[in-house]
This record gives sequence, C-alpha cells and structure tokens, in this order.
Amino acid sequence: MQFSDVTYKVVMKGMTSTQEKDILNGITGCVNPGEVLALMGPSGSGKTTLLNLLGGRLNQSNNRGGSVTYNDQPYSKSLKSSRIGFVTQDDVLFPHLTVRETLTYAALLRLPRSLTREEKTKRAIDVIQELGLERCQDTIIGGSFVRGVSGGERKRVSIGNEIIINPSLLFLDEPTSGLDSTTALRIVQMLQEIAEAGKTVVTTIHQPSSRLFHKFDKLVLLGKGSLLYFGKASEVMAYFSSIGCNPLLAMNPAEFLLDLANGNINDVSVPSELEDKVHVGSGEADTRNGKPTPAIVYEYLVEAYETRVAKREKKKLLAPIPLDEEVKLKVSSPKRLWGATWWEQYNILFCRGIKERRHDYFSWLRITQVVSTAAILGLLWWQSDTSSPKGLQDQAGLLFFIAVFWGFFPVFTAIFTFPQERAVLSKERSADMYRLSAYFMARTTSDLPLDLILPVLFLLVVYFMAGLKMGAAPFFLTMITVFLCIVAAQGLGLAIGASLMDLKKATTLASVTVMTFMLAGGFFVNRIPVFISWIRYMSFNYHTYKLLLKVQYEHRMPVVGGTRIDSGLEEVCALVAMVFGYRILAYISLRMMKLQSGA
Ligand SMILES: Nc1ncnc2c1ncn2[C@@H]1O[C@H](COP(=O)(O)OP(=O)(O)OP(=O)(O)O)[C@@H](O)[C@H]1O
Repeated sequence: MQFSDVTYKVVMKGMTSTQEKDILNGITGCVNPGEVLALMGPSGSGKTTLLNLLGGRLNQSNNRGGSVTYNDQPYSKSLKSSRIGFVTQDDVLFPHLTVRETLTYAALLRLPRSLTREEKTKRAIDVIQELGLERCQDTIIGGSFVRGVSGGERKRVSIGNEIIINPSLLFLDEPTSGLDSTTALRIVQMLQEIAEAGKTVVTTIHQPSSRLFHKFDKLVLLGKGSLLYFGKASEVMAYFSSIGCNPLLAMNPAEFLLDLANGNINDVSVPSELEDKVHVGSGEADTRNGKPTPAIVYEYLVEAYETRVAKREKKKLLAPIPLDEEVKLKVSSPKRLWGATWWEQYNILFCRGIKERRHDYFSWLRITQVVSTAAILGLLWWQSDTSSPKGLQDQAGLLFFIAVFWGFFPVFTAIFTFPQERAVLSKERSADMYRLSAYFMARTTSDLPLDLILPVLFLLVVYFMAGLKMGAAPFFLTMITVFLCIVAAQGLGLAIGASLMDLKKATTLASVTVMTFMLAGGFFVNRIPVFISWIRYMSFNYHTYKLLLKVQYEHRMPVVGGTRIDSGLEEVCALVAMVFGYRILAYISLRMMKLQSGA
C-alpha cells in the first residue's frame, strides 16, 4: 500500500463564519506485505484520521487529497469487503453472545459463498485457536452491565472478527489502549505473526513500551497533522540523531519521539541551528528559559524531514512496482462481494438476534408486569355485566384500556431497537457484511415471537376474569385485533427510533405521539375538528378500539368517534397499512442514516 501527499481538512461552521481546519498535511509513505506499520504521534496529531483514510473509511469525502493505492490500484468496494480488516478503537460487539458465537456469525456472514457452512464454522474455530481464546470461547462477551471476558480477550475477539476473512490489509486503531503491558505485548506479537504470514498491518499506537516499539517494522511519526518521520522503526533514532536531536537520558524511544513531536525538549539535546534561532532575532516571545518553544521545535522537525527525507521517499514511491496480474484484477473489481445470499444473511441475522436477546425473552420482569396488569384489570372488571347501558359503558372502558395498553407498550420497546444497535450496525455496514434490507427484516421479525406471547398471556387472564363475550370466535378475533395493534405500534416505535437514533429524543417524541393517539382514540372525545381528523385515522388505538367493540357487541354500539362501525374492514385495512407504512418509514430512515464510512 502506498500513500502519497495525503491531506485532509474539515470545515467547521461557527456562529458567524465557516473555517477550514487542516488535519493532515501531505503525508507520504508505503508499507509492504509482511510489515507492521505503526502510526505514532501525540493526542490530536491525526493518527486516527490517517488510519481511516488509509483504510478507506473516509473515502467519499471531498475534503481529502493525495492518493492511496493498494497494489497500484485505487480503493474499491470489493477490496473493502474481502481484503481489508478494520479494528476500531472501541470494541463494538454484542454483549450477550459468546466468543465462539460472535466469531461464527462473523465467519458465516463474511466468508465467501464458495465455502460451505461447515468450512466457515471451522474457520471460526481456527481463529479462536490462533488467538488463544479456547479457554473463554463459551464465555459471553459482556459489557457495561454484564460481566464477560476480560479487556484483552475482548480486543482479541475484535481482531478475530477481522482476521477471519484473512484480509491482505489489517488496520487497527489503538489495539493496546487500556491493556497492561504483557497483554499489549501479546497483541502486538500476534500482529507481527499476522504480518509474517504475508499480510500488511497498519496500527495506531499511543505510547508503546520499548519492547513493543521494537516489534514495528515501519513508523509514521505525526505532529499536528504533519509528517515528522517515515521510515524503518529501527532507524528512527539514527535519523533524529542526524538532525541533532538526541535523548540526554536513557529512555524509551517512543517516549523520546512523543516528547519531540509535542515540542517538549526537556532531557533532549537540540541542534545548534535551533539554539541559534532562539538567540538570533526570534525575540522574547519565542523563548522559554532560553529554550526554543514547542512551535519552533515543531517547525524545525517538519522542515528537517521535508528537506532531508521527504523528496527521497516520494521518488522511491514513484518507481513502478512489478505487480501480480491476478491480485490486480481482484483489487480493481468494482463489485461488492457479499459473503452470503440475501436469504442466508436474513437467517443468520435472525438467529443472531434471537441469541443476543434470549435473556430478554424469558425476562420475569416483563412477564410479571403484563400478568399483574391483567390480573388487576380482571379484578376491577370482575365478571362485568353488559345488560344495562351503564355496564356496557363500563366494559367499553376496559376495551379502550386494552387498545391503549397494547399500543403503548410495543412503541416504547421498539424505539430502542435501532439506536441501541447503531454502533454495531455502523461497524458491520462499513465492512459490507450484509445488506441493510436483510438486517432490517431480521431485526424487526426476531422480536415478534416474544411480542406475541405476552398478549396471549394477558388476554387469557383478562378475558375470562372480566367475563368478555364467551366463544372461540370472539376470543380469537380479539386476539388477532390486539396482535394487529401491537405490530402497527411497533412499526411506529421502529420509525421514531430509526429516524432520530437518539433515545432521549425518541422517548420524548414517542410519548407525545402515543398520548395524542390515545386522546384521539374515540373514548374521551367523540367528535374532533375536521382539520385534525387525520390524527384519528393514524391512531392505532382508535382502530383497535373500534374493532374490539365490533367483536364484543356487534351492532349494539355502532357509533364510535362520530363514525359507524360497519364491517370492520376499514379498521383492519388501516391497521395493516400502518404495519407496513411505519416500517417502510423506519427502513428509509435507516438507509439515510450516515454511517461512519459513508458506505
Ligand atoms: N470532523 C472533525 N471536525 C473537527 N475536528 C476534527 C474532526 N475530525 C478530526 N478533527 C480534529 O483533528 C485532529 C486529529 O484527530 P484524530 O482523532 O485523528 O487524532 P489522534 O491523533 O487519533 O488523537 P488521539 O490519540 O487522541 O485519538 C484533532 O485535533 C481533532 O479534534
């Protein structure tokens, strides 16, 4: 991989003006198969931005300049899905899946279609062995609220998720941050072994120990977005010595380099040129206790690199490299290569969804909540009598409550669906693991079984305690009506969650909407002004309430919300339209969601 004169800027919009900020200024370098390239620099120097650019994650941005080529070919979609692995700084994994399940699903989704299911599963087991994860393969990953594997093991699982496709290029963002030095060393050793197998590894690293530092083949040292050094890691000290910068104490080379890149020259001898700059003409403002300021040191380092090394490196990069034609072909193919067919993707994601949320399925808390509400309702409306108009009015209140309860509950569970999975979705879509439509269908259908079990329990308790109309037909019609209401309400929750992708905002909007639909539901107010009558038609509570009345009383209570209940077909159609309409809206919102990669 070669990168030449890579630049990146961001446009920052202020209150009064728009400013451009240069993040990277002309970074040039290359890394070959078999090598580990480390990107080092102080915090904010642009390491992550450079890594994202090299890994094709900021590829569609207009703010980038220069060129990045892989085997002499520009970036392509097939390269992204099958030849590049990208390990982000945060481990974005499902907390309730075990290590083996996580890697198996990654293998099933990402490995090429030419492999059988057994071969893909075997690859996951091989990776577990390669990464030394056998002991914790049946432990769940864990997260903030559930205890799972250790930080180092989690990082290895994240790396495993990427090396499973046997990528030619592996990018890692701070793979050792937060780990103790022995675990960090183990991870870097593993990266070295991956490189030795003929792969190219590029990693950002914050402050490696000296043992770690010596494991890198090449080094890019950045300071405020400019290149201070590119070359062999083993030659970096000799280079800085050649420009007159030497450590005065025995210290870790990484520490020395970071100090220099920060412009901190305590315990560092500086060249006479720099000393002269302080004494001749630079004036008070540029000096601190007779020492050059960080800005002067930084300028000197950038200039030294530009004049002594940069031109030579650029020349080297311009020299043509003989290329294997087969590799060239693979890399330049513009087609996106999916590891599984749409239907396979749907099945894998459906099973993964069920496994990830299996703990939710038998949540006694939810079951208790529903059954106790049902029991309270049953007691309050115990064997209610509908022979008098007053009794009828009373029971209609119960039916309205059922329509509101099953309109309210699913909205508030569904709004969490997409915002909670945003990070995983972004990461997996950036790696082109599956089609969005397959994910959407799997995610929205894998919750249905639970969502339909709870209302059955609820109705079994309420229906007979409250003495609603006896008979199989009214009971099952009531159940179907409640199901329709739940699926429609879920659609609304999914659409709100997907369009806002922020739980606070989504909860606020959902409460206002659900309250409006409830008020317009035909129980509290019969006639509403014509210009807001559309609210009533969008309210699933209204249609559900009308259908429940129809099932229970047929023609004894024909007018609700100012309209007659005829065949009930109109209400069924309205609910079905909502089931699909809100889901289509949710899908469009997800499609429009900007993923990190611009995928
Ligand atoms: N979209 C953006 N808008 C504004 N500034 C940005 C944007 N992206 C990056 N930057 C700025 O660019 C600089 C480099 O960011 P980057 O994350 O690449 O640094 P880094 O070297 O990886 O830092 P760290 O080691 O702290 O993670 C920072 O000053 C950051 O604030």
